[in-house]
Amino acid sequence: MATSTFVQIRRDLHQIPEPGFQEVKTQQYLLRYLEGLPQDRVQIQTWRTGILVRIPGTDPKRTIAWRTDMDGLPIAEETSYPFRSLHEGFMHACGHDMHMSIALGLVTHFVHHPIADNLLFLFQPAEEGPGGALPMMQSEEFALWKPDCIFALHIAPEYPVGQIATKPGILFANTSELFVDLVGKGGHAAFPHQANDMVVAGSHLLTQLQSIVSRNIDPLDSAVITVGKIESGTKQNIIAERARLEGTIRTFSMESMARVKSRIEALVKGIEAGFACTATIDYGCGYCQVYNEEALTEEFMQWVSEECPDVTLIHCKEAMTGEDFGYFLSEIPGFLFWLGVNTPYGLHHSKIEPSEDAIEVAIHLVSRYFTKLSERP
Ligand SMILES: CC(=O)N[C@@H](CCC[C@H](N)C(=O)O)C(=O)O
Repeated sequence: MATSTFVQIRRDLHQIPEPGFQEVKTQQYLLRYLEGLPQDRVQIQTWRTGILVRIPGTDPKRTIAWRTDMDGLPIAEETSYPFRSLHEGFMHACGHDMHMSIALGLVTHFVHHPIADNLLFLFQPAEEGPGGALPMMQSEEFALWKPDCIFALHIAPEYPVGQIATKPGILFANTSELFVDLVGKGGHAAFPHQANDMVVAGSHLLTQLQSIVSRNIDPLDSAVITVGKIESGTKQNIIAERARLEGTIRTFSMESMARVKSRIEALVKGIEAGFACTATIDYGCGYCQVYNEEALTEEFMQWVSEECPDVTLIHCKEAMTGEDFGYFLSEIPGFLFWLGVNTPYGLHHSKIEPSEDAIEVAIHLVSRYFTKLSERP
């Protein structure tokens, strides 16, 4: 079967994953495609490595926005694809290549099928960090075309193609990155009494961090502390002078986020005292929760159940994922939904191969939904 335009676009984008705010080739690729569309139908602004595309409506009452993220992850790809990443050590392992091709599919649809309302498409950099949504929202470019409602999707490996999932209210957690640097005294492996070993100090801290969720957080609330990376030492017979722990914190309430951070600070102080080292904590970037506006989400869910026989809707639970799309939703009504892509490997896995059939499902569903929204008085 011939590869559709948007599947081919997804494959092209898959080959050029770039980290946040360095999506230079990605931006060029997207611009090249957008410049090939009838230019009397689209208005384009760039913002850093992102793009804003406006399609003026025929009789606008509002501006409806769709947002896609753009960045890749520092993961060495292990898929079976013939179109694997050309950027060694980087991969689109969170579906942003799928998200971008769906967004271009929607732009293309509406360029050829105008609706009454204005449409705004946001190609937003740096979702994986340090976060492009908030600065994009604060930009002059965004202020010029500020939307009245905003929507997005995220691929979901666990659902089959043709299924989507969402819920009103909180969908994704509040997040904060976590970086802890410990500095002690290095030395010879045979003379530990003359050194302060940061491999041991870092290991103690890692173990102690595990007690925060189980001992300090209300069991009826939820929190996650994941340390995804530890760096320490240079050789097996050298005592390490430094250790660095890198992680992320997830909570549903801001009270729990504050509690987790204060417990981390107390434990790190204890490590400083106990291991005669100095420590610094950096919380990197943090995102606010993704909160789906209730009325719009309920109405969408009802519409999908009643009028989209080709799509199965799941009323899902909230997840500990983070998304800076939450910032848009903190000011503009809208929602995010999961799009089933049927792959045994999860998000951020080096072997994830989302089903490309989901691209067409999403374009078809969202174009119908926006057309329906636009018919509202
Ligand atoms: C959808 C998704 O996977 N998002 C990321 C967002 C990460 C934000 C930040 N770098 C952090 O780690 O806190 C996620 O990991 O949930």
